[in-house]
Amino acid sequence: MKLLLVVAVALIDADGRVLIAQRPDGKELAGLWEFPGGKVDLGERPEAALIRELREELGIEVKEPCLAPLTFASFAYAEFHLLMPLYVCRRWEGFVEAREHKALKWVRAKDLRAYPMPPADAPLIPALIDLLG
Ligand SMILES: Nc1nc2c([nH]c(=O)n2[C@H]2C[C@H](O)[C@@H](COP(=O)(O)OP(=O)(O)OP(=O)(O)O)O2)c(=O)[nH]1
Ligand SMILES: [Mg+2]
Repeated sequence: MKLLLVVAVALIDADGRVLIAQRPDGKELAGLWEFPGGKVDLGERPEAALIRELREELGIEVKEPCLAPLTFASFAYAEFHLLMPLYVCRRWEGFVEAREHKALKWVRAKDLRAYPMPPADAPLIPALIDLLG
């Protein structure tokens, strides 16, 4: 079994909405809506990986103390087992832009189920609804 460590974030705006991002065409799970983030490189700290991914994918700067762990996904894909900590972040510098995704959307936690997400993500939604209503 290959274990894959991916870090992801629920960015929360001043209205209490969550940012989701649509995976680009040509990648696995294309078109599905996900939490921004990505794979942790060998020897990289998870929080550093997430800060790097948010810079690359969204063009924002996040400081490590602004990342709070919320929950995690553990899901058996055919090729690997995904372990994905989900952090919450309410403070960052800059304005989000889709540098690698097809689209970005700010949505209410209770509306997340309207957006097709990777199967690993469904169990994360209740924690966000608990947190944000
Ligand atoms: N970022 C992210 N990845 C997720 C989520 N749910 C989920 O199953 N995944 C899976 C999809 C991928 O198999 C893996 C993350 O891959 P990725 O393609 O985003 O990785 P990356 O940003 O490092 O991109 P790359 O350099 O490998 O192209 O985790 C999610 O909510 N967010
Ligand atoms: Mg990614």
